[in-house]
Amino acid sequence: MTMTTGGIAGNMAEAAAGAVWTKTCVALKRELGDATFGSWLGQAALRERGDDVCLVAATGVARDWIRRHAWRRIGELWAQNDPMGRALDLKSRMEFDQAAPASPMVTASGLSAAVAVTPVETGVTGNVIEIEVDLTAPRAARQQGLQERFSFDTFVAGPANEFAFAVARRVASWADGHFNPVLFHGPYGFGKTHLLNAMAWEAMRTAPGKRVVYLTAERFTSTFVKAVQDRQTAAFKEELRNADLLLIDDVQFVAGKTSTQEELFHTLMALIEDGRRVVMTADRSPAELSEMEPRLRSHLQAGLVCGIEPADRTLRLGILERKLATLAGQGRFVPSAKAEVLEFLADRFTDSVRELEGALNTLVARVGGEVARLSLDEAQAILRPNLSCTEKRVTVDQIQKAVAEHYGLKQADMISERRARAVARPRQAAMWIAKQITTRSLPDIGRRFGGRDHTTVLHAVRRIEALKADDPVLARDLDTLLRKLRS
Ligand SMILES: Nc1ncnc2c1ncn2[C@@H]1O[C@H](COP(=O)(O)OP(=O)(O)OP(=O)(O)O)[C@@H](O)[C@H]1O
Repeated sequence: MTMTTGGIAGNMAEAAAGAVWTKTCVALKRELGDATFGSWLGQAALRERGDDVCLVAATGVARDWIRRHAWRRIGELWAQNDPMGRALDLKSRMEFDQAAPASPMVTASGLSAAVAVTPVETGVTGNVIEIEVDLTAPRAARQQGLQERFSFDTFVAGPANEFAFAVARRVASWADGHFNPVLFHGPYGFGKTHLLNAMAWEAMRTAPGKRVVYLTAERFTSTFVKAVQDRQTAAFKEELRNADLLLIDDVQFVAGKTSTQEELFHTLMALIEDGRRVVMTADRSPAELSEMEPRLRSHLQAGLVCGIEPADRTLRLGILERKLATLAGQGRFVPSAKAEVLEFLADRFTDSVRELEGALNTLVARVGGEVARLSLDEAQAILRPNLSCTEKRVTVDQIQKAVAEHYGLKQADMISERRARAVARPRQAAMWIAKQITTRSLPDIGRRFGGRDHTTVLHAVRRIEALKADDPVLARDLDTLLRKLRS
């Protein structure tokens, strides 16, 4: 939507709103300074719907900042400048768009940039002032899956992902870089989409005039197929090749799809030759993308290939704390939980951060602010349905086999009397795992480990608990084993 002031006689009301906003911006820019204004209000747009006038912030975060730091002043300036005395509302793009009728803005190929806006023009020269040129409408950002909660601020970094995090920040800041394309790869649920979304938001915030396109490989495929059917491939190519930064999520999806791979390959080549940035994610390394066309695969490898590892225990705890703070902010309660509860979540939900978050959400949904007082037993009782499906599947026998194999032992060592540490420690680890992911009681586990007493099992569980806090190798071994057994 383009809103103009002056020069368009047929749309006086719109022009007047634009003129009021322009005057308001001139004063705001002077008072806040260029940098602050540009960061928080630079992408805000004035929208009219019927008689209502709304300032639409690019994100929920920007909306909250404006509300806290500038809204009162905006209200004063607006009231001073608006002869019609209209009320001005404030919403994020997503909120505004949710209430919007279907956007008429569909581009020729049906594909559009997530958000490509020119900043608010606040100059007083020129009698036609562009408030916003939104090539896509915010609805498109949502349709393409850009999520506001996936920002750099909400991403927790640790050894498993800090290189990827640093690379993502650098690319999103439009810093000069030698690596193009960048490929992030890692197992599902460990933050690839989060990182890509955060890059899109940050890149748009730091360079509002640049064109940032985010899409999943699935959407790339379906849009390409439709463009071929509709004989619109030229428009499709044009849309993508105009991107300053192209972000493609889950690129493994195109593997095995001959013409889509071909198109993606040519898109990459065109963008890279033109000095445009390309970032992609995949669920495995290029070398493992066996169904991918070799030429495309080699181009994925040609830039920077950056692995994201499964989050380790410390990172899982960090993520839990950050999520708890966010949930507490939304529910207005104190962000705290007992360490034993957080540790239990971090140890039990290792398969992906998605499941870890899900477990915390379940607790907060059930008890709200009382989560701070929740005991381990109560938390386990609430989460029992989440755990039971995994518990039923894994047997002590499978655990013993997996642990023995991991440490290069025989299953018989798990039940033997051998006390050498090389055997005793894996045996204790196996007991600990059995306690974590089966419903067996301590005596029952003891019986399956060569008829040992339940106090031996309890000692093993406590010993492993204590050791893994200080021994990253053991913690990683346990993570790997838990994931393997549950998968
Ligand atoms: N390091 C992290 N900090 C904060 N949240 C995270 C982190 N890693 C993952 N998450 C959260 O975990 C959830 C899953 O992450 P995401 O969707 O980005 O995973 P993914 O690797 O793209 O998985 P998939 O391959 O299934 O798409 C999201 O809610 C995301 O916010």
